[in-house]
Order: sequence, then structure tokens, then C-alpha cells
Amino acid sequence: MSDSPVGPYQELGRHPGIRRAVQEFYERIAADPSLVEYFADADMDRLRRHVVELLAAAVGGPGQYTGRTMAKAHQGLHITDEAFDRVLGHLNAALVDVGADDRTIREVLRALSGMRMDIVQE
Ligand code: HEM
Repeated sequence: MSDSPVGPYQELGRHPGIRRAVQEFYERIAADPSLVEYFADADMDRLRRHVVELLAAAVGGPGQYTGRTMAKAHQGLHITDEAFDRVLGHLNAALVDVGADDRTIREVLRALSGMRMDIVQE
């Protein structure tokens, strides 16, 4: 019998844990006056579903990301570096809230930081 390694996907509580973190994340974004405007026309159910898929895949979980590319999804939104940093800050706080450990949080943030070039299009 072999032990199954506990990776960041398991540590986050698999899909249920990731869904809770993403719920928490968008509650924080909705409460941030500097960000709400960006999301005014967004389909939030689709967005949450796609972010869950993307995060799960980013931490080695099963399933596929079925949304648009990051460049396409954020095209025309004029997202600034400052807005990007605030969004990552809310994700960090949401992950702390759901009890993720530091190592997992660093791993998630590192994976997403690499998407800045595609998302920030001032
Ligand atoms: C690493 C950071 C980010 C990730 C991983 C991310 C991820 C995503 C994903 C997966 C989607 C859905 C794409 C689809 O449904 O096809 C999306 C859409 C969207 N994102 Fe981001 N995002 C990030 C940063 C940001 C920032 C900084 C903002 C604004 C300040 C933002 C605003 C939006 C909006 C408004 C949509 C919806 C667009 C629409 O439905 O028309 N995102 N994002």
C-alpha cells in the first residue's frame, strides 16, 4: 500500500475547500470600492466557476479549466497593476480565512503572479 502524498490541492480541501475560498475571495472583492466597478458587468456565477477550475488545476487538482485565456477574459477591462495587487491581496486573505497553510498560499500566489502580464492591460 502506498501513501498518497498530500499536495496543495488536498491541503486546500479539494474542490469544496477551493469553492469556499473563492466564495470568500469574491465577497472581499465586492466589498472593495476600488474594485467593484471592474466587476459591474461580469457574469459572477460563471466567473466563480472558472476561477475554481483554474485554481484547482494550478494546485495539481483534477479537472480542466474551461474558460477563456487570461488575456482574452481581461481584454478591455483596463486592469492596472495596483488593481491586480489588490485582487491578489484579497485572495491571500481568503486563503488565510479558510485555513490554508503558508506554503500552500505561497504556491497559489506564485502560480497566479505569473499571469500578471496577461491580465494587466492598461
Ligand atoms: C491572477 C489574478 C486573476 C485570475 C487568476 C483571474 C481569473 C479569471 C477567470 C478564470 C475569469 C473567467 C474567464 C471566463 O469566464 O472565460 C476571469 C474573468 C474576469 N476577471 Fe479575472 N482574474 C485575475 C485578476 C483579475 C483582476 C485584477 C481583475 C480586476 C481588477 C479581474 C476582473 C475580471 C472580470 C471583470 C472578469 C469577467 C469578465 C467577463 O465576464 O466579461 N480579474 N478572471
